[in-house]
Amino acid sequence: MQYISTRGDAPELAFDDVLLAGLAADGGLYVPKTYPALDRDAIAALAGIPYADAAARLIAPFAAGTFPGNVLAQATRSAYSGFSHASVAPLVQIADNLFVLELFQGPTLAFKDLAMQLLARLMNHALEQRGRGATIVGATSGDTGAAAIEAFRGQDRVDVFILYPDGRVSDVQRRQMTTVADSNIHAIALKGTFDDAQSILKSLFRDKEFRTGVGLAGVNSINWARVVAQTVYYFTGAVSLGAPLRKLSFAVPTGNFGDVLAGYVAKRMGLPISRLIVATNANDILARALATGRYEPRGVTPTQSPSMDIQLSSNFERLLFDAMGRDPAALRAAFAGLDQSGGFDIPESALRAIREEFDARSVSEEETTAEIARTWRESGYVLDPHTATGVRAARESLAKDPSTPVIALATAHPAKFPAAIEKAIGRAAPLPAKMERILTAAERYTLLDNDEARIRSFIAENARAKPVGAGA
Ligand SMILES: Cc1ncc(COP(=O)(O)O)c(C=O)c1O
Ligand SMILES: N[C@@H](CCOP(=O)(O)O)C(=O)O
Repeated sequence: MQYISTRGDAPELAFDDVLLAGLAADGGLYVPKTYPALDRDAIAALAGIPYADAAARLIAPFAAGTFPGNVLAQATRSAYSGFSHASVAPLVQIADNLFVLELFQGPTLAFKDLAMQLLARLMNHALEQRGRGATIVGATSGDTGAAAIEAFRGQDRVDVFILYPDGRVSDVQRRQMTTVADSNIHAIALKGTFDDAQSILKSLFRDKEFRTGVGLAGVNSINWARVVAQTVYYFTGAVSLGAPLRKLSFAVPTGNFGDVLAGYVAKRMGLPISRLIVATNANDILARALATGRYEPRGVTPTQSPSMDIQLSSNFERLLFDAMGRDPAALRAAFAGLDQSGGFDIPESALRAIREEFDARSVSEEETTAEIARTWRESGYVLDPHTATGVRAARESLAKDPSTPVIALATAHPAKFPAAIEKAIGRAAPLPAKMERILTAAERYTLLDNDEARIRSFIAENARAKPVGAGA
């Protein structure tokens, strides 16, 4: 399986090189040349097998020719062995035809663990084989950073630098990142937004000298391996509700568009998904884009679902690439419009293609609080505020089409956002006992201006792993 850049001007790479490359050298995102297809028997055969084995089966065609089957199987087993629930991503029914898929059973209580635990193992294997190290730089609005730090802490081959927007993540999220003592971990509080952090990250990737000099690698959903690992729970969730014989929809709390893109990829691979329902908070660029056809960021509004406080949804580029007939020149022109005039119009045919598969709904702060309260009242289940946006959008979909079940992705544990939960139901959800130490442990982080040059020099000064060879 070979991978190409959405911008059309970077070398084609194999899976292991894509894994280490992060952003393509031309500033684009890597996508597979074709999506592997699974027939109905292969999908049905996923029923009842351990999550780790389903992951190894589903990821194998993407990794063909790079990671042998036994290495992949070992990596998935090890990655999911530390999850709190035996089924890794359990499904819970909260109303008629409405289910939540709990993706927060991993070590940092958010869906990011499902991909990150595996990514760390695969990256280590690839680095070991090359006899080199890497410098991982990540941008986070709260959860990717914690998951990456947990997955890579204490490892010899990698240094990890995580940029998070100062004052714009929850206390639990911040403490997950800043109370880790391992010397290969560097939490950077950026005086800016997540979008600023992601823009600096992409710019560092475009700087060839820096990229090759420090062996830059990425763990955001820029990295195709993240997206692939996230397709797995769409399959396991759907199969446990009767797929491929039964069609269903997914409601996905969305920010950087990685998670819902994974659903789109699962559908391309053959999973019968009816609708992919994009739920946003007040940062509603995706809902506006689908409604009006204009992709145009506005300033970021802080909300009680901070991990979705994102305007520039990186992975929307991958969807647009497909919707525009995989024409890199047209895609480059669209993104030039974004740089030059602050937005672009999605071509009519592409918009039609996107609307055929996706719905989008922006959920207000009041609606989010009301949804947490309603679900608690009616089913005794506590939603985190991100998941609540998805459940709210799911209920609207069910009102229109009550016979198609909807799975809402539960992307974080409610204990990560105690203020939002307390406001909605009058009491906070407790942190699991094993995590209580972060509430009192000493914090370690560096506060830096929203200044690319300063970030670059901080990383260069502190990067410990010195790569022998250049990156991609
Ligand atoms: C808890 C939570 N929910 C939803 C999202 C949005 O996911 P994505 O950025 O993949 O759209 C994030 C951030 O990624 C998150 O941390
Ligand atoms: N919501 C994310 C933002 C980064 O998204 P990613 O999926 O591209 O890593 C976060 O919590 O950090």
